[in-house]
Amino acid sequence: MPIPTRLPDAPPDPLANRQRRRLCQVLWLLVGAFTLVVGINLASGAARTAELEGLIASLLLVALPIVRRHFRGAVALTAASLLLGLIVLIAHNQGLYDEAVLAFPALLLFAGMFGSRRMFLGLMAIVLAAIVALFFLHQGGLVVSQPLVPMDWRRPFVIGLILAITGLFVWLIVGDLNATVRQLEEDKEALEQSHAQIEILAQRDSLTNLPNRALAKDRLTYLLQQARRNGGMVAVMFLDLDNFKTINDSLGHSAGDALLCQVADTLRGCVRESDTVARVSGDEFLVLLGELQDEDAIVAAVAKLTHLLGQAFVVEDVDVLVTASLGIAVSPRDGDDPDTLLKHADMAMYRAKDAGRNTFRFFDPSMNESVVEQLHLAAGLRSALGSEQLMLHYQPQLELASGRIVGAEALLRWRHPELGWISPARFIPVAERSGLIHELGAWVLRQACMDAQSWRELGLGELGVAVNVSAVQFRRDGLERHVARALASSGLPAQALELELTESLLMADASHLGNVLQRLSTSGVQIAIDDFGTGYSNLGYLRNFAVDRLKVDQSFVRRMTSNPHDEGLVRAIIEMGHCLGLQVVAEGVEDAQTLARLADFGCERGQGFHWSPALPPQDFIAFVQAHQARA
Ligand SMILES: Nc1nc2c(ncn2[C@@H]2O[C@H](COP(=O)(O)O[C@H]3[C@@H](O)[C@H](n4cnc5c(=O)[nH]c(N)nc54)O[C@@H]3COP(=O)(O)O)[C@@H](O)[C@H]2O)c(=O)[nH]1
Repeated sequence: MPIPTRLPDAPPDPLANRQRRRLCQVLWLLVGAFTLVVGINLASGAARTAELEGLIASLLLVALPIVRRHFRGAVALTAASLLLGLIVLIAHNQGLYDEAVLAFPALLLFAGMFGSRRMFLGLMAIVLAAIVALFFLHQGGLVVSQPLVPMDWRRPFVIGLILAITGLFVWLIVGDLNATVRQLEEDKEALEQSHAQIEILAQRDSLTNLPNRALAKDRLTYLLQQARRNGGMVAVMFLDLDNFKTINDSLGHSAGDALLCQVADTLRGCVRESDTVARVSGDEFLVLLGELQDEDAIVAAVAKLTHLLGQAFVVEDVDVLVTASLGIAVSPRDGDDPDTLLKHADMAMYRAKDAGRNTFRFFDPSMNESVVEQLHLAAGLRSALGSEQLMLHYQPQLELASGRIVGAEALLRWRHPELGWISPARFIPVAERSGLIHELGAWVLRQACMDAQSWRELGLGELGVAVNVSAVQFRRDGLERHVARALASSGLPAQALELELTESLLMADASHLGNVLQRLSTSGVQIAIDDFGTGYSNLGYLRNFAVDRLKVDQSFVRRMTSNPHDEGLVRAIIEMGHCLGLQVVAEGVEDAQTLARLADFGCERGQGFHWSPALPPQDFIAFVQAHQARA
């Protein structure tokens, strides 16, 4: 495409188009006016004047067709024709007595409307110079200027015509100015509307229309200022839905969105107008309560919230049960600025999650210290991975009827170079929170399968190995892959591997878990429910999942000989397990009396200090060999 050597005079915008249209109108008007005065002058015998006026009208006609392409050229031609024409007309007729002098202001208006500032000032200077020149020409007798006496009818007509054209120019300018102002106002309104829209987008969550984190923070700042003035407390609640990912994965994202909207409505319905419910990310909500007199009011609000959330939501015709973990920080006790309160509520929420979900926790200052400790532990754990600091110990599991060792539970041990032995009860939650559990869990699976296969190769018999699997490992895809790799690389038969899951996991991740367990079970891997009796004990879930064994929680087993209630509970669990076709393993067997009671109740397996604590691999092998030698 050829590059244009000359840019068009007028920019192609609506304002420029309007200017062009206006100039054409003005030119036609002037041509019309000059034609009229040409006719009048011809009729009254002023042929010379008519000729001059005709010349001006012709020049104006020349300017008309070039308006579109050469706007500035057309303006310049018009202004020059009018200026020269008027000066000659004035000089030729009555000099400064001539009515055509009145047309100078109209000419200046024309230049102001269409020309540049330079053109306007130039014309002004020329007009003033022409007036001065005409005066001196008259004084010097070079031009004879005499007022026409008596006055005839042409004079008021021409003056009227000039004033009418000048008035029309003013009217057009004012009209254009008003139109521009109106346009500016419309633009301003549109701009304000888009600002408001942008503000809404910047402060609201687009799915639920709840305030987002930024607006929630502003509102919290306001509530805190109010509380400082009037007294009272402000509660910041961090609420995280426990099983949202499962719902999203199983019912689809549109169902997940619908559920979030329903949860948002429910939360909004729980609080007062002056309180705030905000959505801060996927399944995380903030509830801000102001003007509270005591903590009882907060507890009452939490109770109301959890009660309403506990009712089934209907999403795409499916009843969905929702639970939430809540962390609460209260001002001024837990902080008096938004950032601190939000951080503390967040920490408390994680504590609620650690405590098994579907519960709430108030912030307490020890959480702050433990966060620092946890950061240290996470850093240490990261460097411990792949080193000899981490190892597996094995606690024997026995068949109660025969007294045979049938396998072992693999329990992870960490010997920190400075802190010494650290309990898995302390570092597993840290690994879960930091995401290290995936790497750690995969290593445990590999190592446990390798060790169990080596027992077979040593001739210890077909011992099984039980591995603890965290709920966090289940939530991320990949567990099945890790299991398959561990079995394939060790050569251990799938039937010899047992995965231990906690009971609360069954509640939280129902449908996703059901599918994974079914596939693992089909491959031959055994599934046991750990710490049974401490969770929700929903029998329906047990029936639906591919589970092989229940492990009765050691807290009941340890107390069963001293507490009839615990004994009754252990017995009931064993009977219930049998009704469901499951084997039962008792953990925490510490004495012969407990063992005898368990055997009476028909419990299949047991493990505990009565036989042995968890042992390092070599000690475990020695223990099994000694046990088998005794048998
Ligand atoms: N996700 C993973 N969790 C793991 C792994 N390894 C361990 N853990 C979990 O850590 C928790 C604490 O375990 P630990 O300190 O090893 O305690 C175990 C036993 O030593 C203890 N036990 C066994 N017998 C007795 C007994 O007779 N009395 C008594 N007081 N304690 C006893 O119980 C723990 C076994 O618990 P459980 O897993 O519930 O069978 C614990 O929750 C481990 O699960 C890991 O690799 N991954």
